[in-house]
Amino acid sequence: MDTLKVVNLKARIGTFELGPVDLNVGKKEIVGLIGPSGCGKTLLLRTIAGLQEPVTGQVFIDGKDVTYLEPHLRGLAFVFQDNALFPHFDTHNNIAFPLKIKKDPQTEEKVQKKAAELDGLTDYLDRWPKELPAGMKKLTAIARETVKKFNLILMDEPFERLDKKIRTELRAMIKRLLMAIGESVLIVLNDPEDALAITDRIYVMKEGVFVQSGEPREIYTSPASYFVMELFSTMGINRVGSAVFRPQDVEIDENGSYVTLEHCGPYDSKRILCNGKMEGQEVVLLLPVECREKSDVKIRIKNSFEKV
Ligand SMILES: Nc1ncnc2c1ncn2[C@@H]1O[C@H](COP(=O)(O)OP(=O)(O)OP(=O)(O)O)[C@@H](O)[C@H]1O
Repeated sequence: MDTLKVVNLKARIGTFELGPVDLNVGKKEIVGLIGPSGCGKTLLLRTIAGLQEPVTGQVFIDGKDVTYLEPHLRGLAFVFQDNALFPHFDTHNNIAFPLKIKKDPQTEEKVQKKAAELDGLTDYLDRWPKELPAGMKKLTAIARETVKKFNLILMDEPFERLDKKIRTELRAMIKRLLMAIGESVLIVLNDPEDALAITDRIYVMKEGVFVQSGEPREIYTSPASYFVMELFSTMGINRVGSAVFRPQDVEIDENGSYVTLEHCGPYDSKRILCNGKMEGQEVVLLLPVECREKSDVKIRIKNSFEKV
């Protein structure tokens, strides 16, 4: 049985309409929601959590219809984009909060155990939220939500507004953490690299509906539309004639199109990233490392879309 099942769900906020969407998260699966800013990801998460009433459709958690159940009865751990920490509580009391409400006699042990699980959080238990580095704020929010009993983690864009170095560290930390917790996760992400690093499966959203879903690697290599390709173009996009394609969408082919190479730099152990010219247009291509000494190559474009 799926941990989360969303059926034909529609919701509305202001003039924005979400859905209809269908979605599922399996047991212990990490599922990503990815799409540009304003496409409705947060609204979908809030509707699943019961913080927004749907127009139509149903939400099932562990097989139970929770569509009209109060948020705190749904068994969810919801990590908000801004963490929503209590500013007047230190880290310890933020984490302890859900246990204290329930007068849990093991509050102290559970807080200590949870902090120890989360890389280095134990050293910050007496700090106020405003004194915490960005990564520790996020870990405190995750600790507070997962210290209680829950069935599903909902996480809204954990890496937003973080600089590159903290982002990379936090990404590895959150992936380890989610795998260690071993529960089902639905996570909103804006960056395809985060989706590739963290998730088992993703849904790509555009203007309130899903336009593609599947394993992130499969979507990255075979986007179904120009929109998805652009979203997953971490190295930019080439425009030649009427074709639009990414640097990684080419392969060497003796019967292919002629490209002069101007400058190549390392990408990974097998590939190099080259600047070149094709039909008079500047292009960037990801090529096999053997092309390093060449001044020209012939290539075939594997995936391309018409210019829009
Ligand atoms: N309180 C509100 N009143 C009116 N419209 C709203 C409100 N909150 C959000 N919206 C609109 O609803 C749409 C969906 O917003 P939502 O926050 O779900 O998008 P998102 O994909 O999560 O974006 P982001 O990645 O920037 O967080 C947006 O167009 C937004 O402008």
